[in-house]
Amino acid sequence: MPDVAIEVEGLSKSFGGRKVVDNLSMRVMRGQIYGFLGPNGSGKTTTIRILCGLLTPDSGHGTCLGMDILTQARRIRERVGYMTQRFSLYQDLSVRENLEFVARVYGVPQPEAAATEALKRLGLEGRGDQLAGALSGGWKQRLALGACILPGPDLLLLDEPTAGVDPQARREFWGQIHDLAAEGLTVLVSTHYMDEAERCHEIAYIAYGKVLAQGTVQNVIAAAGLSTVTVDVKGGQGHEVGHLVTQLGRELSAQPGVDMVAPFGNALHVSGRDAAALEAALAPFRSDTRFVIRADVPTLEDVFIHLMGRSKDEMR
Ligand SMILES: Nc1ncnc2c1ncn2[C@@H]1O[C@H](COP(=O)(O)OP(=O)(O)OP(=O)(O)O)[C@@H](O)[C@H]1O
Repeated sequence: MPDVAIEVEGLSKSFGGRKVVDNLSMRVMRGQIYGFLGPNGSGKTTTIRILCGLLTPDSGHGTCLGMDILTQARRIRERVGYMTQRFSLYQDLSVRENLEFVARVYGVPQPEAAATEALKRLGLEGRGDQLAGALSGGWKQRLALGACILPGPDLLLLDEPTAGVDPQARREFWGQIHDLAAEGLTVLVSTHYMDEAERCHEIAYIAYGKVLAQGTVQNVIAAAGLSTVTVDVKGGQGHEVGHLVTQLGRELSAQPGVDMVAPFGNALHVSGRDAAALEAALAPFRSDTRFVIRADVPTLEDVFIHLMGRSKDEMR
């Protein structure tokens, strides 16, 4: 098994003359959890489908699990577990029946024993007889993951696996993903949740089909070169403070040097790429006792919103 699980270069794909994946290159090491982030419609699903040989790119080349994505698509698919955005198991079969069915379709030896093993591994033992359709969102995702890993793949492609799932179920799901990665499984996962991005070994931020940032979370934050301050708004009661927050946000947004303003309760996160220009914009407010301005570290969310704004400007 090669140490590099995915290595692709210059992938492009258009639909109806519109480029949805644009010169995309990436590399994922075996046993890594690699996160795909980016706005809706930015080409994440299309890229995932190219990687597992379900779609052919218009240009570009590369390997997945050491096999050529252009010529060995069928063999790649045999080694990949793909969890799509839609629940694709049978709602009117029980949890156990679904797992046994998947085991049979994939030719897993002793399907019944394999299903029992999967139930155990996923903490689904007590739910074997329950209809899949009656499971809550979190349990459905767990079952879908179980079905994906049952044939023993080397790579998991998870397309927004936890969308709409509550925080505790998401946390448990991520615990399982980490356990699987520790066993040597490579995981490529798309998500819109920042906390999940932070749980990946590496991430790629994709917008309009292009990779705008790639690397560890720390690298991505540092590479954005953002300066961020938090302005705590004091004084006044209830909605008065809220009004002041909104007003200050508007004034700051209009200043050169301020790229982004976001309210968090009675505070504002203010970011910009030019630290001196950002400070110049804030200077007039420093003497106002209603505002406490302190340097802060940019969050991944600050960085993503900033990248999204920039890519929108570039598209205009
Ligand atoms: N088979 C297809 N035919 C035509 N257009 C398509 C096809 N598949 C995807 N698209 C379009 O390509 C664009 C990228 O879609 P894709 O599903 O890859 O984005 P995404 O980043 O996964 O989005 P989301 O976060 O919403 O899942 C979208 O505008 C989508 O409508």
